[in-house]
Amino acid sequence: MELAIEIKQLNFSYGKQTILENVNAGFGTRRFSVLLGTNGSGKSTLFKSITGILSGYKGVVEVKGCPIDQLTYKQKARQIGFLPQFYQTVFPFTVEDMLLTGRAAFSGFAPTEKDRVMVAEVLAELGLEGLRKKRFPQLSGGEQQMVMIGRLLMQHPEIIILDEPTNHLDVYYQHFLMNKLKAFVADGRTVIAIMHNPTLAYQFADDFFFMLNKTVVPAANAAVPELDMLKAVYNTNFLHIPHDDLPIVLPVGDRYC
Ligand SMILES: Nc1ncnc2c1ncn2[C@@H]1O[C@H](COP(=O)(O)OP(=O)(O)OP(=O)(O)O)[C@@H](O)[C@H]1O
Repeated sequence: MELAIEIKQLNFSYGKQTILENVNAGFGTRRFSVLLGTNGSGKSTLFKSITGILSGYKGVVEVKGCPIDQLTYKQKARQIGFLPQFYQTVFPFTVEDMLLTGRAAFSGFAPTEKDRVMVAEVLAELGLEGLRKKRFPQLSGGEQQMVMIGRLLMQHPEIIILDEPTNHLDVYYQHFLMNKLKAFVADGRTVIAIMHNPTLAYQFADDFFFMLNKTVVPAANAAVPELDMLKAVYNTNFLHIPHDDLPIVLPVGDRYC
């Protein structure tokens, strides 16, 4: 399988605390990959390393075969769009301004007419037209999350990397977003996401990876939810309830074990 992102022998520590140890993993091009793992297991640290936000790791991260540290700022922006888990704005930007910052790598601080047309298109694509003139810091958590996803789309990257994209979203928008991500992949893009909801992950994604013991373990079989692996990762029992083609994967604690 052609790889969009390949991680080779990645190690990372915060001071004396080792977070990532000998991570080797490949995320396929035009695939929707999901990384599952417990709180504090190193998922965000991994994503920050592979998007170049964190430096100081040992090992190699390649984007379509090219070491990420050899890409220019613009090349990186064209290849990779990253939705972080947390973001804050100091300035009371409008939603339109926030979206335009997604073009910064291409248009600098002088947005073009084309960029403004893109704003309208992205807002329409996400059903957020009503927010255009609103101040970003005054939006609800879910609205902010959708705007940040819009900002990613403004960048039009080939590889979309998201840290808990369904954070703050209501159930409608969770499904809306997962459908969009699936559609991006059908359109030729690559999506790699950290998720905390196994049911959503198994209903929409193609490939599965688990953060376990400071490293990334690929699913042995992506076709069915691996309950043993989920138990090893989360230290709790899971139930798989197939409903037609839809997997429903529930944590059930000590029940049904
Ligand atoms: N800037 C930092 N400095 C020191 N330690 C950090 C820093 N950021 C994260 N850590 C620690 O590194 C570990 C991994 O954190 P990370 O954010 O990668 O976990 P995660 O798997 O993404 O968790 P969650 O699911 O809760 O978001 C945690 O123990 C965390 O406390």
